[in-house]
Amino acid sequence: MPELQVLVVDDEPAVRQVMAAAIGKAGYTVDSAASAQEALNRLDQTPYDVVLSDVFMPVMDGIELLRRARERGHAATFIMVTAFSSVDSAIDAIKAGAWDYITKPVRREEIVHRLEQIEAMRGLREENRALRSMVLVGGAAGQPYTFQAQAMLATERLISRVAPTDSTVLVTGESGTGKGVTARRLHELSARREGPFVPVNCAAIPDNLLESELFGHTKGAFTSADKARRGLFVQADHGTLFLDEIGELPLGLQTKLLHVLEAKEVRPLGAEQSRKVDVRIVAATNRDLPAMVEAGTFREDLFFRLSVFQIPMPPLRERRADLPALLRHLLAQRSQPSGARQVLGIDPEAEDLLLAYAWPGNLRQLENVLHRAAILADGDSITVADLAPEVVRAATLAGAVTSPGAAPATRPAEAGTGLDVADPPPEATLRERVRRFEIGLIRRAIDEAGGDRRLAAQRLGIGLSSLYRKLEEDERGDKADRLRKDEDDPRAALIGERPVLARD
Ligand SMILES: Nc1ncnc2c1ncn2[C@@H]1O[C@H](COP(=O)(O)OP(=O)(O)OP(=O)(O)O)[C@@H](O)[C@H]1O
Repeated sequence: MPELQVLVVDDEPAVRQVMAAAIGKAGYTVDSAASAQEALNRLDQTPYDVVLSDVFMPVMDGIELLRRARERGHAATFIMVTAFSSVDSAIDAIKAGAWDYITKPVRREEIVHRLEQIEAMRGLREENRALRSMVLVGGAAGQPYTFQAQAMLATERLISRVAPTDSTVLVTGESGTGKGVTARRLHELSARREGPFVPVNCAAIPDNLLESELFGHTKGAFTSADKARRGLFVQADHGTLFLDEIGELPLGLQTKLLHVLEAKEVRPLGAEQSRKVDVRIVAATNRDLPAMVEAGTFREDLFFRLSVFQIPMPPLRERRADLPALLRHLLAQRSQPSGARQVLGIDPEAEDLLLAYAWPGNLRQLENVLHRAAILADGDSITVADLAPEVVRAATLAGAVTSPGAAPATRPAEAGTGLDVADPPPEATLRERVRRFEIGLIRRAIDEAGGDRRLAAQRLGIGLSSLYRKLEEDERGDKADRLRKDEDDPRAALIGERPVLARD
């Protein structure tokens, strides 16, 4: 199915019409402009993929059009059309950055052939982009562990059944249960696996930018739009768009999203025309969407549209049967990529505490606790002293630990607060101490809100995107700290390189 949006530019109405008709008949979306100036105006409005332009036109010729289009940041591929006698000027156009030229009289098959070539080229570019993002995400997340616990077998069955279909999927579950990992697996087990997987965290992008991030915009559509942008829907064409934290989507955008899902087309902000897209949607949330529908904060029709097929991710506490094997899997994953010191085992006492803990933060918390413990461990085994305070504290409260190994959990500054601020390094600056204190408050508020980050942000009186930014900054800072301690770890060089958002 052809996907290019083409602009034909020619001052002769008959030529313009014939070319536009041929392109339209081949199934491409096509517009036309009678002058170079009109073409520039249209390019400012719509992110065309291809411009097919006559070279000789009064006032502004095709080469000048190309030059000005590039100056304005338009990336459209240019094909020049010229009389046979003036091939020299076409060659000038190529030097100025045109992709190719064709001579008049123009044959329909020749135009279509060129457009097919451009389409194939574009496909390759998208594939490369998808591969690049796969390497980044795969590298960060490692190989997923396949759960065998009873609660998870039903989930695994749902995943394998729905993945090969094109059905929209809603993945629900507490924070850290692996909703993002499941979304990626759905993509990789589908026929779209060669296409792009584009994740977007609806809560992490400020409301006023979300619309243009998702649907794109034309140049000048708003004050800071200094060039046109395709948007994540178009970027995910022929692939999967993962709308994480869908419960945070503002009502106005819910209406627009519903329209895109129904019409399967997007209209960038400021554009006059819509563009067809072929995107599979996987959405995820840790919110209670039916309750939000009741409360009028989530559109019922969008909820029904998204929840055609739901996959509930069980919390870690319901997959306990797999915990011992999962601990080993995560430790093995951790030691592989860096080649850093390997921690091979876990002391039985430490393992008992890990197995007994409730894991309110699910897999993410488990990963973090293991990561920290593996760095702190002196020998080749993790001991109770290496475990995070909250794990030891829980065991202490339950009476499982009475030994001095529990000391880190009972430091007065931490007791009862859950804040990891008792012992900042002596060289820590005031700013660093404040940051640690702040992040401790944020994490505690999230815990107290049962993982609901929006509620936590509300209670703290800060915006949701600020809350996400601070968590991300902290994760980056933490990771840098940890890797600095692990001097040989080559990942230290990669800090800050992991993208927060998929970008054009
Ligand atoms: N099956 C799995 N095997 C190994 N690690 C996993 C698995 N599932 C999740 N994880 C790890 O747990 C962490 C949380 O996973 P993920 O981000 O997918 O959860 P989530 O439910 O989307 O979280 P949130 O709601 O907070 O965005 C990630 O670091 C991920 O690598």
